[in-house]
Amino acid sequence: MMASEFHTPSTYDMLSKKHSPVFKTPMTYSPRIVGNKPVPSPSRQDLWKKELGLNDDLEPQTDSDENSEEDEAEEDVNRHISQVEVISLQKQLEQRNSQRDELLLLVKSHRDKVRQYKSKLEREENNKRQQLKILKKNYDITIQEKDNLISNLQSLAEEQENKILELEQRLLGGNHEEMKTTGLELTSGATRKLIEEVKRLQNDKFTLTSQLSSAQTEVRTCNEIIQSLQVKISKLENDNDNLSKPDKVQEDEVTYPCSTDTEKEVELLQTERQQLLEELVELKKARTKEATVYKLASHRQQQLEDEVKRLKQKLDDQEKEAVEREAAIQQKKEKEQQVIVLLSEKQQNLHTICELQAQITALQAKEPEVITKVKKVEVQVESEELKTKYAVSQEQIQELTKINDEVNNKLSHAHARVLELETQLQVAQADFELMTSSLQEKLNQSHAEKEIAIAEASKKLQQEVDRLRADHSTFCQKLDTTNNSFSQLIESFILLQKKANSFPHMIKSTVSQVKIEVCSAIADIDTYNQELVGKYHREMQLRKKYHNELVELKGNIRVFCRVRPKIKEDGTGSQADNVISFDRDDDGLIYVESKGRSQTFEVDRVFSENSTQTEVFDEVKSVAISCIDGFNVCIFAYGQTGSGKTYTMEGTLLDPGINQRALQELFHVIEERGLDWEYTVTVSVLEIYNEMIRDLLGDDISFKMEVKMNPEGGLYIPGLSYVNVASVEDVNKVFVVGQKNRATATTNMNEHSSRSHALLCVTVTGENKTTKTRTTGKLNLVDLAGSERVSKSGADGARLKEAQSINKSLACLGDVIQALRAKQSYIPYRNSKLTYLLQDSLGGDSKTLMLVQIAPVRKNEGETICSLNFAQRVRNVELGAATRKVEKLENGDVEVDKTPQKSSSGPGTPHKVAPQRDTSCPAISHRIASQNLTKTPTSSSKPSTPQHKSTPGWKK
Ligand SMILES: Nc1ncnc2c1ncn2[C@@H]1O[C@H](COP(=O)(O)OP(=O)(O)OP(=O)(O)O)[C@@H](O)[C@H]1O
Repeated sequence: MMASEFHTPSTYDMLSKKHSPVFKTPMTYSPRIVGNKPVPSPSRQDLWKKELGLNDDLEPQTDSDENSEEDEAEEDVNRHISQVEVISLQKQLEQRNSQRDELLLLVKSHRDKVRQYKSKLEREENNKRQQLKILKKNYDITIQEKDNLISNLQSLAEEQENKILELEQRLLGGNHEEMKTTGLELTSGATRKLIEEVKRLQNDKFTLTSQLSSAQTEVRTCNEIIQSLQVKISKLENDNDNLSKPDKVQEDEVTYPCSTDTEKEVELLQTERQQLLEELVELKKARTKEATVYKLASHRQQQLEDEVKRLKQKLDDQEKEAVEREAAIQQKKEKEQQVIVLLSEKQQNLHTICELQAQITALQAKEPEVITKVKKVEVQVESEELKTKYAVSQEQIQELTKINDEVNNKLSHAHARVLELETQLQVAQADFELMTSSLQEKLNQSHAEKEIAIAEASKKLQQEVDRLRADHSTFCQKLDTTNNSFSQLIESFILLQKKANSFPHMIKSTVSQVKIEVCSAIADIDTYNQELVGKYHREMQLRKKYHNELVELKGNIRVFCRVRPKIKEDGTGSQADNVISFDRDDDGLIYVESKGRSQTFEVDRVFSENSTQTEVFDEVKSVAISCIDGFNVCIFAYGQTGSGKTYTMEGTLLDPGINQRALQELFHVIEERGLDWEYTVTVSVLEIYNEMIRDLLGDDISFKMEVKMNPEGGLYIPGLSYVNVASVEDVNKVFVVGQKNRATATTNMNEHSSRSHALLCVTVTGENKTTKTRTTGKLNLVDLAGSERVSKSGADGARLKEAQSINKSLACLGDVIQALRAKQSYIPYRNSKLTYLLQDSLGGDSKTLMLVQIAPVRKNEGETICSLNFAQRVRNVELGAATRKVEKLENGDVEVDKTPQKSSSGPGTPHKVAPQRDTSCPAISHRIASQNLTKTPTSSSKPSTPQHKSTPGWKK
């Protein structure tokens, strides 16, 4: 869009052709005319020279002279001006150059603007032209429509006029007289109305025509405006063309302008721009004017169309009315015709009568003539001839008489007929008069009826109007009241809406407030609950503590229950459903769901399936460790096969059970007790199978051991091996030996273990160097055989014997417990090897803890309930307070401490020393086993260090 666009070859060539002979140098601007010859503008150099006073001659010269003169001037300048002046001139030149550049830029920008304006103008013009075209088209269409309408209206009006004229002619024409005679003249009112209507129509037509002419004038004005606009547009177009030409010239010239030329050009362009702007404004004004005119014209057109529609409607109505009236007139005319026909008939009758009367009078006139003729004939009869003539005449007379008679007859007839006709006429006249009068009467009557009807109708209408008015007023009143109530309703509705809008916020705030309140209440309740729960737990702990103390005081057997988790042997289906549940707050309660109801059992502590070996041992620990203080302790696991007895007592390699943990703890406490105490720990491992006691650390497993009563008191098993152990490792080795011996004695270890009672007997002897006292305590850890009812197993042979043995020993255990509960004087310990062996631990002065193991699934539900029932019974057994066995080493007295004992006293616990009485573990004959374990003949002997390491498990 640069200058190149304007350098179209044709224009450029044309211009260059035009200017080339005149302007040799490109420094020149538009040609100036000097006389007839165009001369160049003074160059910038000339101007400088003039300014500096170097060259006064600015007159144009020929091309050949110019160069030489310039050279001379240059030489003069070089001669006259100093170096400083040259520099200043150069500076000025530079300034001028920069100014020129700026001006050039300005000119370019102006030119761009001009181009933009031009394009804008062109666009505007195009738009305008199109709009004008559309306008013209619309006007043409409108005018056409109007013309059509007007012609239609004119034809309609003419038609109407003709009709009216016709009607007028008919009304005022030939029948007028007859109508007058018949008395059936049309009422002048209708005619008047018609005439008035016609007049009104004519007036309408006149107004319409005047409106049409005014519309036409408007259209003409519009056309004139359009024409003037078109003229303007063409003028503008011309201007545009004119403008575009000098632009191009300027562009060509401006390539190398001098400063003065540029300024001029700028000025010129600015004026052009100003002009263009003004024209643009004018055009805009004209457009707005056009738009207003168009609006007015369209408005007027609309008005006219409405008017035409209205008039058309009116004409239609009038046409209908005219048709109706014509029909009425036609009817009346028909009636007139009938009357006229009647009258003509009567006139004919009258005519005939008149004719007859004339004939009669003529005949009457002929009568004397005939008589004279007859007289003459009578006179002439005397002659023969006359006589014949007379006879002829006579005959003629006779004939004439006959004729006369006939005529007379006819006359009389005619008279009669005349009379008759006269009467008929009279009758007809009378009838006519009667009819006329009756018609008149009827007409009057109908008029009167019409008047009455109109009056009634108007009355009714009036009444109706009144009623309607009344209705309207009541309706208005109602409307007012309704409006009032409606506005009230709206007000209340708005209020309600506001309320409804605020309702969610209200609800929100209320809800949040309530929430806060509820939250705070809940928090309060929560804290209160927490406090309560805390209190409850504290109370529970206290209760437990007191209970434990009471249990210890009473010497009750403590009962724990442990539920094993589900294992794959439990299977699937309903039989594998869980039937065990626990109390959230009381860890001594357990619920078993059986036969649709839940049975509650209370024990000292319940361990769920999630309880760990550590948790279990933590509870057992205090009792187990008390052996270190000289107590006899018995911990035995009771429960059906597979309920987890072995797991609890022995545990696994990675997670050991009570046995190993108890011994670990023992060694830990012994270590803690320091140098004051010297302890000896010996262990013996045995089993009771089929009512036979086997020493699992002995050389001969099959050797039947017997429980004997020591004459000094207490029980002992002659020949039972005791191994001294000093560490957990030693214990593990002992377990391994026991395990090994047990496994060699049986074919199926698992089955065997279920059917035998495994016992780990730990004897702890401690000597206090300071107090010179010795304590001896015994810890029996028993893993009983499976407690399931034997009858169910359906066993026979060896199995039956096994079952019977287990049954017997467990039944004996039950009996002993029963006897102890009943505080019987005789306790049947000796009925089984188990009870006999555990006599020390099940009664009297020992601490007993039973761990009831149960399975959680439905299929074991019966056995579970049996085990828990047994546990309940055991729990109520009072053994009496446990006692410590303390010996005074100096005099060998044994003191039995009867004071209530708490759990293991821990390191450094002071021990009461009493005179010694040997109630420690029975004297056991010892045999050195082949497993490199040191077997001690007495409990006091130091245990040797076991030689081989083994896993802790020894039962399985
Ligand atoms: N608390 C427990 N956690 C994980 N597994 C257990 C638990 N109690 C028992 N078991 C698993 O249950 C199965 C049976 O346990 P266990 O052999 O100890 O029963 P038992 O009563 O000693 O049987 P038996 O009378 O035949 O000797 C074992 O596989 C054991 O690992």
